[in-house]
Amino acid sequence: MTSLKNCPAPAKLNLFLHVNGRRADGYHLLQTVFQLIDHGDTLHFELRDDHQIRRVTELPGVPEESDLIIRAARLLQADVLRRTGALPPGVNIAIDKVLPMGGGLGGGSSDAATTLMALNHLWQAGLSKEALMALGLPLGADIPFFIFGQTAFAEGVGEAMRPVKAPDCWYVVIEPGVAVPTAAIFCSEHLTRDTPVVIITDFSSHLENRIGLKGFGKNDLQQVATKLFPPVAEAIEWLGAYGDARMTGSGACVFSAVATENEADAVLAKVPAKWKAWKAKALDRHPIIEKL
Ligand SMILES: C[C@@](CO)(OP(=O)(O)O)[C@H](O)COP(=O)(O)OP(=O)(O)OC[C@H]1O[C@@H](n2ccc(N)nc2=O)[C@H](O)[C@@H]1O
Ligand SMILES: Nc1ncnc2c1ncn2[C@@H]1O[C@H](COP(=O)(O)OP(=O)(O)O)[C@@H](O)[C@H]1O
Repeated sequence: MTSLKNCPAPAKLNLFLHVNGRRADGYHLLQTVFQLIDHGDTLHFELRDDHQIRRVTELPGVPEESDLIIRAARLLQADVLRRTGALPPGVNIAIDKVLPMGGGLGGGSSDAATTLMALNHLWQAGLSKEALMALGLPLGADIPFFIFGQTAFAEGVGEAMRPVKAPDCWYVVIEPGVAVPTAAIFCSEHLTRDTPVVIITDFSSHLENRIGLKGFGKNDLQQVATKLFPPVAEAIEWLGAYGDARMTGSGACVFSAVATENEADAVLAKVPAKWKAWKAKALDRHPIIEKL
């Protein structure tokens, strides 16, 4: 096999996100549900005759060298070299970028995770899922989740994950048109870091009954982000008229769950023209699994 086309890099929504504390190294201890949705970027991989790793699509604001896709590919290339003593073939990577940057949808992390999974396959590198997750973690806290590949409850800094069956529903997502830098939210002096840890005993049924449409928990990053970025607050207020509306991750995107696609269409029809908005279906599993 010399190419892998149309590899999905789906977005995630944080159905709730609790900040429970801070580690000595400054990283925050979280509890969250990562919900996979059927909306995202698409990547295409084509092997080269040399050993170069190249991005063949322009991504405004992200130079090739700092792109998480390229950095992920280089990490895997170095790992293969270390283990086998030989460099794998080079690769051209094209991307259809759909997800907004700094949107809290995990776009960059999902692109990197798809790159690691696709190249592990194309290069026949043989890394286990756990090894790929560990390789990706230093590049971004959300990367292990996308490689884990299932809607999941996560704890710690996001590395301890258990699959969860979230409600089979649709989401309306609004892009408020601002990019929120994750680090600025986490280092705010106004961030609360003391939400009590939720102890889950009956895992399979407990969460299914409590998250999703009923809006379990809250997003502790939302208060800080809405103060710094008023368009996020405005979008939450507008969408709040149709259900429980909240921010995903560190923002900026805002979502609300609805039971059916028709309900999603009805809300979308009313979204003010100044915002980009779309619908997405809840997914249990990463769609790349069917391709590899
Ligand atoms: C908040 C979350 C929730 O899903 O998502 P996003 O909104 O960014 O998608 C993630 O935990 C973010 O993941 P990611 O965007 O990959 O963040 P990273 O690049 O790893 O970290 C950016 C910065 O955020 C802070 N950070 C991140 C994660 C964490 N648990 N504690 C932190 O304090 C650190 O200052 C770090 O330098
Ligand atoms: N392939 C990529 N796609 C998106 N962002 C990238 C990529 N590579 C590097 N980045 C950088 O990562 C930052 C965070 O992007 P992203 O993951 O989309 O946001 P978020 O973590 O809020 O969902 C961007 O502002 C950009 O500078």
